[in-house]
Amino acid sequence: MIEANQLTKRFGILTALDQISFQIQSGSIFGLVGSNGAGKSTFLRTLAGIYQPDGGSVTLDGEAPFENPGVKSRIFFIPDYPYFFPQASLDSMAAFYSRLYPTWSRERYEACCAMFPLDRKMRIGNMSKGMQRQAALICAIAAQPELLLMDEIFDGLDPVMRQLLKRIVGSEVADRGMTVVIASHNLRELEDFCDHVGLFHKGGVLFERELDELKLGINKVQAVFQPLPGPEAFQGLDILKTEVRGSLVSFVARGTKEDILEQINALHPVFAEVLPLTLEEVFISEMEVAGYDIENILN
Ligand SMILES: Nc1ncnc2c1ncn2[C@@H]1O[C@H](COP(=O)(O)OP(=O)(O)OP(=O)(O)O)[C@@H](O)[C@H]1O
Repeated sequence: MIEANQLTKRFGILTALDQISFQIQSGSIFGLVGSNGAGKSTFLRTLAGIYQPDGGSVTLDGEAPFENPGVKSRIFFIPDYPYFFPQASLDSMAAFYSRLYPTWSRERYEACCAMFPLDRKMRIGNMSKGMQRQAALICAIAAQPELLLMDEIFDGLDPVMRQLLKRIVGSEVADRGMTVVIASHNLRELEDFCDHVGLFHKGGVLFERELDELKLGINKVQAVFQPLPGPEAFQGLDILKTEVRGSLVSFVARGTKEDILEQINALHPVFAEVLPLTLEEVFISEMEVAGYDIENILN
């Protein structure tokens, strides 16, 4: 389990992580979302053992990663700009990582090389941004870490490669119980990949929740009434946002699809449908309720 406890990281007078506390269960795929400068990369770098916390702690199974080679050999970090040695090819980076990670698998390396269309002898520095990310991912999978950290990995990968990444990483999670923490602005990519998400904002974690719980517990309703009932008819529903246009009522409400439909149908609408929200819509609703200016948080 990963546990952040009052974790604080400062750069001079700037507090990049401000006493954050939350947990990530082993074997989960946890998405970090939030605006530019929210602290996502700083959290990943601190968890990877690159930065030393200025206060509080972050631990993997109770052990702090900073200056701890034992813990670091269980973690693989793919930063937003993956680092490779100058002149290195994929094969020479693989040779380097095979010495660093006791869990390195030559077999997994060969299998991954066969899946990605990369020239393993080519200088990585001459590869495109997306190809460099593929090279980093191949090394990460072959290292067979307990914890894989990825910063904006979808950025620069084409749609086919994004799906391949999700499939390979997903099977590592299913087969070996690997834990994944991924920072991304791309809520659509996270939506069908993560099981938990945490929203970072100005160095804090606004909330973290299971994705299913988050998505199933909130729904969008469209209903046509003739005549339109008064507001008191909807009082039994936990409505977050309403819009009325003529006889069409649209609202976002907390609750299961079945419960909401039952209550709406009792009002005898001409037509009613309940639709699930996208992850982006869920965040927007939750944040508006919490009184935050969502446009400035997610963009
Ligand atoms: N090495 C550093 N030195 C000084 N300030 C830093 C350093 N790294 C990050 N910061 C600052 O810490 C804050 C958090 O940055 P961080 O990179 O963690 O945000 P982020 O959520 O990953 O943003 P983005 O979505 O833009 O990648 C920012 O204000 C940033 O300028």
